[in-house]
Amino acid sequence: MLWDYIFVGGGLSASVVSNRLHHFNSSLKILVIEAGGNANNDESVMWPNSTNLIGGEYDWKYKTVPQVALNNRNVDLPCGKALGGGTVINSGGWIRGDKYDFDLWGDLVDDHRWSYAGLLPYMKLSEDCPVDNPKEHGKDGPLPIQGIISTHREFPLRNQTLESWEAVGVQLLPNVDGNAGNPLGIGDLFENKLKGRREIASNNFPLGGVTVLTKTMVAKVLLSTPTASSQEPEATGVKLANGTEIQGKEIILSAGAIRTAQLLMLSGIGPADELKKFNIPVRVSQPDVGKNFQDHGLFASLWTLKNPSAGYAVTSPNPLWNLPQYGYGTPADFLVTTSITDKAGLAAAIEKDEGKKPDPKTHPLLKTNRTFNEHVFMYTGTPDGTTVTIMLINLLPTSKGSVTLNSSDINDVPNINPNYHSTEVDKFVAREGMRLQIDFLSSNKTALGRDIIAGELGATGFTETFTTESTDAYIDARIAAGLASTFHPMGTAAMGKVVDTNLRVKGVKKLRVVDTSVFPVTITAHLQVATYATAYQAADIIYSDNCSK
Ligand SMILES: Cc1cc2nc3c(=O)[nH]c(=O)nc-3n(C[C@H](O)[C@H](O)[C@H](O)COP(=O)(O)OP(=O)(O)OC[C@H]3O[C@@H](n4cnc5c(N)ncnc54)[C@H](O)[C@@H]3O)c2cc1C
Repeated sequence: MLWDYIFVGGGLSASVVSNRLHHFNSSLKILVIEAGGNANNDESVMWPNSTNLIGGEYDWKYKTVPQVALNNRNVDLPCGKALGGGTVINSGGWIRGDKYDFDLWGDLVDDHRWSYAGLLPYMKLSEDCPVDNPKEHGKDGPLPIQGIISTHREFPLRNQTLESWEAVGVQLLPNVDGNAGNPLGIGDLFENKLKGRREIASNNFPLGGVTVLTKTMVAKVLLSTPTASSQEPEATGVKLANGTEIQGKEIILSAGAIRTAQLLMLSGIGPADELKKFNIPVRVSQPDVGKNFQDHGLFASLWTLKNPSAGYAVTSPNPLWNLPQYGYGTPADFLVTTSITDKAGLAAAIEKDEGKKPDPKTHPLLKTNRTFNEHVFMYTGTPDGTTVTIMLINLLPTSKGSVTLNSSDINDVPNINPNYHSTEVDKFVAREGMRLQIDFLSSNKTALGRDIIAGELGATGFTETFTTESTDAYIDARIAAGLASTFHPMGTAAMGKVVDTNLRVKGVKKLRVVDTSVFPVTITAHLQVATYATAYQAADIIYSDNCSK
């Protein structure tokens, strides 16, 4: 059999692209090869309280290499291992991000299909969104989106939370909507769920008519040998880990930012020095494969309630928590996104990293109010119901890491190095975010600080807790000890460097990448929305490329 398209990895991106290609032409012979199983009807992953998610059978359970700036800790980096990929175990947060990032992407690759205006039609096509704003939102897409407002969840501290955010200078967004291009402010928390039920990409983009192999690992892409008339190799198929070879007219790598980079390198496409270490013949020298790797760091802290018997925590006996809608998703009133207010401090951190004073008019981190931090105040905490949690997510890391090989065998997990907080800017941004949270939860300025929160619980190994008096050194130490992953690997086959704007791997015919590897700029949001939109657009590009031949 000669397949028209072979997808390597059957995750979020492959589900969308293969479904769309089949929709365009049902006679296409499409094969999706997925290393994990099929969880489409597995009730053990369907609900927010499921226990088969992170650490379960559909998680690769990756760990990073020791992170130098985080006390050399190996950080857990779960990734979906199933048809539907990350959507089988993810939290479902539906967060579009900042128009600015997409415009930067479009400008960087000089192709405005990848700008916000270029991707917006696909963002709208994918969603069935409760917000009435046809300019920004779709209502007919395959992915149902629920918000806190649309599911009628009125959490017990909603008013105090809103008032407290406003008291520390964060504004409520128009329509409480952070998914309309400008996320900076207080927005509703949207989730890709239907009354709490998980939406798996391979269910919402059904794969009927597409042939799917699960529990099958691809080891590498097969490339033609160069001839006198053509030096540029062509992808002709894939080799499975069990040695079987399968032939295809076009191969699409959608194995996620970690494995796609590994597969490219194992196929002889990557940095020559890296391939030579493992005696892999260099077919196409591509120095940027595996570089530019990024993830968002996440830091959570627990805060003790003054009066736990008031029933604010999910695990308290408050009967509110037994109403069905309160089990639909993340128990939080808002998703709050902030920039940096101390621009002089940011400029000083940039100067330390870059060795020269940045020009505030032209420097990409200073010339406009970028999205830097996300804050989610949640009604969950310790099981005894005495605490609540706040998460800080650093959405615009300037640290860059890498994915490099550990061996020439696909079964060996590559070296995963997000290089968290290796820059002064990242440390500065985390500090500013943490100080804002401390003010929000424990200062006299806010309703929460005055009436609700007694103080921070603290962390193992520290005698102090977070207070408005905390020093930079203390905040840095806490973050180094506690920073975790947000599970957003991206950037290892960046557009403009490794792939062109039609997602074709440079220097190889008939080989493309469609997944979060291709993001050439940091997407300052959880990655689903951008990934769905990228995959939608990819399907249009691939189909029209091949139709026009
Ligand atoms: C725990 C967790 C929580 C998350 N929460 C959110 C959230 O709330 N909101 C949000 O927007 N995003 C979230 N994400 C991120 C989001 O799910 C991912 O960004 C997205 O799934 C990436 O899509 P992808 O197509 O690039 O890769 P994936 O969806 O990861 O798909 C890659 C697929 O390739 C397969 N594969 C890999 N190697 C091979 C091989 N050699 N052979 C065959 N198959 C292979 C994998 O098993 C996987 O199924 C979360 C992710 C995780 C893991």
